[in-house]
Amino acid sequence: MDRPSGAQAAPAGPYRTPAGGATDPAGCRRPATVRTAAPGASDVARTCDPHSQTPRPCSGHSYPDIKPDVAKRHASRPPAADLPGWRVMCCRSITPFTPGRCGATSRRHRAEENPMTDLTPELRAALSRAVAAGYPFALWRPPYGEAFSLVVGLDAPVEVPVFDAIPVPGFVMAPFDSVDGNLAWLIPADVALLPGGYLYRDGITLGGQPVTDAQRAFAALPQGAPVRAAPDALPAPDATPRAEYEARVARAVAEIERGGVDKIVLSRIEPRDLAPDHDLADLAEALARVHPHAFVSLVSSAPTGTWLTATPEVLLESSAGGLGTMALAGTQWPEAGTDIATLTWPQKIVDEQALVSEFIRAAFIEAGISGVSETPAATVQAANLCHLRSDFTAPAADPAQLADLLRRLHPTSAVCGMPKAPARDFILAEEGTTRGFYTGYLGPRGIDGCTALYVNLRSARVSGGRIFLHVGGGIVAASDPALEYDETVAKTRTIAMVL
Ligand SMILES: C=C(O[C@@H]1C=C(C(=O)O)C=C[C@H]1O)C(=O)O
Repeated sequence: MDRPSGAQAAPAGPYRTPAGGATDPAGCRRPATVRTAAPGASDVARTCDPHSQTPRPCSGHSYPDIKPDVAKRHASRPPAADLPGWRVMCCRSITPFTPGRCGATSRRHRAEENPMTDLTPELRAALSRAVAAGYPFALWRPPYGEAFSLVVGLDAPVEVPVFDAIPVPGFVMAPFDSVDGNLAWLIPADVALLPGGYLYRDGITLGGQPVTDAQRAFAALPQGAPVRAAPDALPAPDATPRAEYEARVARAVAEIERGGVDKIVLSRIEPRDLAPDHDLADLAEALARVHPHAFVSLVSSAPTGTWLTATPEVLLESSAGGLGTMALAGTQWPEAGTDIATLTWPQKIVDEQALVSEFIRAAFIEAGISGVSETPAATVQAANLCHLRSDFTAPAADPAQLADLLRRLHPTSAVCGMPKAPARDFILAEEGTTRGFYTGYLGPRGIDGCTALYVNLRSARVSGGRIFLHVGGGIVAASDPALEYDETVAKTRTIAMVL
């Protein structure tokens, strides 16, 4: 059950707190001994102005200590400040995330024209034409962008390398567990309705005029019916009961205590019924309205199924302006209206987020990408939740380097665990293949000069009248099973609040 909104002492997160834990001004329970004096990610987050747009070098910043056993295991990886050519930034506004020019079109739109917070009648018509004809489609709204875009594929989706020498523009979606992290299903942008108007694909370019009969015929397709997902052929999973999830968390903690793995991200599924008169376009629009920070999408194709997403997590953005990713970890769910600058984080969460940053640093180094800038971790808000986040940006890279980086990043330790291989094995043993595309990635590829891949979380699969909410969280040695379950309940609200 959701925590009642009037509750006084909300847990800071799913971590065991020592006796004597206090309640901070946000109503979040925290350990009595939260480190505030030591230089660490949370301290920097508190002393920086989160709204400053200007990057400035950070003097004297160092990373928080990590657990001695973890430090030993990863001793070969130097801290960011010691890496040659690595810049540790301070006080860059980390919301919104704008490493290159991804999303620039719709953000520009907001500045120059009246805000378009809703789906336009033109988009609704195009979407219902795609649904009526059974075409695969992807509808999305970038974070802080106010305009939706739509691509419709006129043929069946194909599996392609995302970063490739000859990138067909479209929308890609990859599952959590894949043989090659650079492989994803592509819905080609055969017909695209972007903030600037209709475009039609001719090979790898998009032009203003239809070039095929199918593109010409698109405008004449019937429209007007509500957007619904036909029941798909995937199994309809049962809800994961609290006791079962808590037992799973306890097994993960035992596995971590045995050694060999530091963090395992577990998840569960919560099925619900959609209203008989639902319209998925309305749900996507409502998600975009209530979650301006999020990448909101509605994607439907035979190999992926139909997914509604409102994710705060960038996996990899790339454009001629540069590339970027983020380390997002740690979750609190403070009372509505809480000033997030007042939130404090237990050392365990600071450590957990530092592990994700360490994983990303290693991925950049192993992919041979240099000139990376990194921000210290800062508190960011994602719907009813708060996370710790560091941003990583780098100069533009070639497709081979990007493919290499994507293979190393996906799935990140934020959604799989660390080290990756034993964490993944544990997840597959406990959850089977029920994740599907949850904690995979999705996003526009080669649209307006940009590929923007997001982690598919705060998401749900829709099949007929049923919606399956997927929610999870990172388990570390100090995790408390009951609070871990509560965290997943808080995470269901991102999508559930519009149902
Ligand atoms: C796994 C999820 O979220 C991830 C796990 C987090 C955590 O462990 O605190 C925080 C953000 C995400 O990277 C989810 O939302 O389902």
